[in-house]
Amino acid sequence: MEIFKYMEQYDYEQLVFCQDKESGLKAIIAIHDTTLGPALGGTRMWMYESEDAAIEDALRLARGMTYKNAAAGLNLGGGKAVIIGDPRKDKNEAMFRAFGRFIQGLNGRYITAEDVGTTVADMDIIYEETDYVTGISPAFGSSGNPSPVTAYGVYRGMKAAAKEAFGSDSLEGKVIAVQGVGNVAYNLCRHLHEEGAKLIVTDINKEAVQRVVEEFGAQAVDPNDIYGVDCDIFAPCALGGIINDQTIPQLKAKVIAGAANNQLREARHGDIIHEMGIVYAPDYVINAGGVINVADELYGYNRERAMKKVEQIYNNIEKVIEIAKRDGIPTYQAADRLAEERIAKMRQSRSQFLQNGQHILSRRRTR
Ligand SMILES: NC(=O)C1=CN([C@@H]2O[C@H](COP(=O)(O)OP(=O)(O)OC[C@H]3O[C@@H](n4cnc5c(N)ncnc54)[C@H](O)[C@@H]3O)[C@@H](O)[C@H]2O)C=CC1
Ligand SMILES: CC(C)CC(=O)C(=O)O
Repeated sequence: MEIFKYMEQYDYEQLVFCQDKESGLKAIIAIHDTTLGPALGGTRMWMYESEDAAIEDALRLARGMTYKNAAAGLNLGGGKAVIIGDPRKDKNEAMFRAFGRFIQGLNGRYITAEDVGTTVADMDIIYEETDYVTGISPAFGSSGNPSPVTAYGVYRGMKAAAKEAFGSDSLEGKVIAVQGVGNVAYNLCRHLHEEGAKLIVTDINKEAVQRVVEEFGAQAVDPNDIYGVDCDIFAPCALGGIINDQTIPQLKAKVIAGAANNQLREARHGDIIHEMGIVYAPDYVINAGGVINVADELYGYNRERAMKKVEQIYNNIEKVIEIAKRDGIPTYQAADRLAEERIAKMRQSRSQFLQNGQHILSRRRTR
């Protein structure tokens, strides 16, 4: 991978490699854009097939966070970290403490939180070494696990997308295919079940599937069969890149609305589903609930205030659909336009600030 070429192409600010032999830490922190403020985004722990795959994931996810934070109206830039390893076997306290020290070394340019493979307990360890971590335990006066809040935001955004596709935002009786029923999607399934939706689910983890089958009466299918099931809404809630040349021809859904980051393998796949008449709720707009929730910690966490903002994901999806219709473009482009316009506006007035975003951090609780 030609790293500088890639960074230049998408205008990345910084890529940091962190290594600690004792604990086995191999981590990459990618900072995409800090125009709006310090870069906030979670840390993913994953067994990557290669170092290039880990770098690419960190970079793609970091850029997604720039757009997510901007579109959600947060005064935060975009960044993300990945730790290379198996979250079930390779974690240890020293690893997360070492990682925390690397984050501290960035002096607030990057603030972390949970993502796939990391937990509140991991964030609590990082907090031993740095203040630049969110999603830590409620015992510290913080917001805890962001996943249920992300799920609520996805639920709200899905309703807005359903209104566009079906003329009503009610999900009662709708058949919803959910790919991946982990932390976010388990909670999403609960909301959908409570509203009377019928669930078809899949996961490579059989226990996770069993739980939603038992608790919410979901029907289970094999992972490869989820794309082609007869359904109204497809909710990708596992990993990225699953809207692609192989899966698109199988899709029967009228709406795609799920939690996964980077759902479109390439931008052109967003054009194809648009031409097919599918209402696509752009991933980084619909799944912003978690980051909205953890970002509130920077002001002294207030759940009511955070949840009010998460509710707004419904309106944000409506706004994106409106821009798409107005400008005759697919929704993924409309979302980019919304985010880019906000960043461009702030870039113009940036000369008025001395320390980019530091004002936010100075409001943070003191230990
Ligand atoms: N946790 C959060 O607050 C947020 C999560 N996201 C994104 O949402 C997605 C899900 O996140 P979490 O629920 O936290 O992760 P998770 O790891 O708890 O759940 C993901 C689930 O997907 C399953 N899975 C993986 N590959 C699969 C495949 N090929 N087919 C079927 N199932 C598969 C896993 O076994 C797991 O149960 C990720 O893309 C994450 O980046 C986005 C915003 C916030
Ligand atoms: C999980 C969140 C707290 C932040 C994040 O990394 C995301 O939204 O993808």
